[in-house]
Amino acid sequence: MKVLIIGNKDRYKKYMPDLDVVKSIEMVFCPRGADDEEILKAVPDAHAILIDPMAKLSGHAISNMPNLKIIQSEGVGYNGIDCNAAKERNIYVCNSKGSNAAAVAEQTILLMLSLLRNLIVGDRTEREGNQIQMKEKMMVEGITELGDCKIGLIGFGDIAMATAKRLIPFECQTYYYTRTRKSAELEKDYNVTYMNLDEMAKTCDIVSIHCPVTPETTGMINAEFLSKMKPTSYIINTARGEIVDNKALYDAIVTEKIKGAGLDTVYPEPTTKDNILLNLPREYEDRIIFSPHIGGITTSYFVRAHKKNWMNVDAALKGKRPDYVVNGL
Ligand SMILES: NC(=O)C1=CN([C@@H]2O[C@H](COP(=O)(O)OP(=O)(O)OC[C@H]3O[C@@H](n4cnc5c(N)ncnc54)[C@H](OP(=O)(O)O)[C@@H]3O)[C@@H](O)[C@H]2O)C=CC1
Ligand SMILES: O=C(O)C(=O)CO
Repeated sequence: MKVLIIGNKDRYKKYMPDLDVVKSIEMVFCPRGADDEEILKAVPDAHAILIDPMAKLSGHAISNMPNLKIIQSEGVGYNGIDCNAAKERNIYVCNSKGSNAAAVAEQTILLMLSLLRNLIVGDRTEREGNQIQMKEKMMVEGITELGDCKIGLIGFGDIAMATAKRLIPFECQTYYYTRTRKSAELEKDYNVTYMNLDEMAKTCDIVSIHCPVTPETTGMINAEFLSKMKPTSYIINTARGEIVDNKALYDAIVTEKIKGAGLDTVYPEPTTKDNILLNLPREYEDRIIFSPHIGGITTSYFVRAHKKNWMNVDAALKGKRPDYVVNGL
């Protein structure tokens, strides 16, 4: 049996679980940016694929791998995989549901606090010896505690739930929006209130995105949404860059319709220097805090996810149904 791994070889080697399946199969590695030709040349007879959540796998590649049984995303996202092509050929596409929820929730709260406390600018001005000027400026402008904020979560799956749970001790008012409302009991447990998107834009101090990128959510945070937000408010995106319209966010910041943003994910990825969001005018550039899509990638996540993912591959190779099938099979 052969497994194609589209992702970083060192990482896979480092987090290889102690399971029989990894000792009994042949592994072939391709980098995350590999195209169809490279993939098909490397291992056309692969029985399983383990794939970085940001990597692409086309219908053409899938259709030309006759032995394929399972495509396992290393993480939660699977938007680069042609799920329909896999479904047509009865190939499972699975994700690693929940594996990085705690990690992304921590990153989300880190971005919230960093924006509210102007963390990056504070560090810089301290190093420059300008403490008093910075402190006076911040005191005049006002510093908001997280506990005084209304937080709006778009999506309420594993990551948003982990975030809501961690927000409880901060004593914020937390709201959520999904297409399907949760039960009253669950809302009580997570201390959240259901709110539609329009109300969320108008009333929340921080709107944090936790839904997948789909045709419906692409560009969901657009000029219309941002125009309803308060001038003191922030957007956090740890989901996928495509959900936010870059130009609309740029405009909203420079026209002071919103205060700023915390972005772990930016479209296109990897970010390049010419991205409009990296080119705000000097006086606005500190309004965005970036992190390099590291929200989900803690050591605990890798240990947890790789074990789960290899067990899934093992199940599919043995003809059993794997967990967390996402392509409707
Ligand atoms: N930064 C990082 O490192 C990471 C980023 N991610 C990203 O975060 C996303 C969320 O992850 P996770 O919480 O684990 O996923 P889940 O599948 O657990 O939750 C997704 C949530 O999004 C909601 N949703 C789907 N479509 C819409 C819509 N059109 N409008 C509003 N809500 C919607 C779903 O509810 P309903 O269907 O009822 O609407 C559900 O509550 C992933 O898809 C991935 O892109 C994930 C892991 C790491
Ligand atoms: O799990 C995911 O979808 C990620 O983006 C991890 O980086």
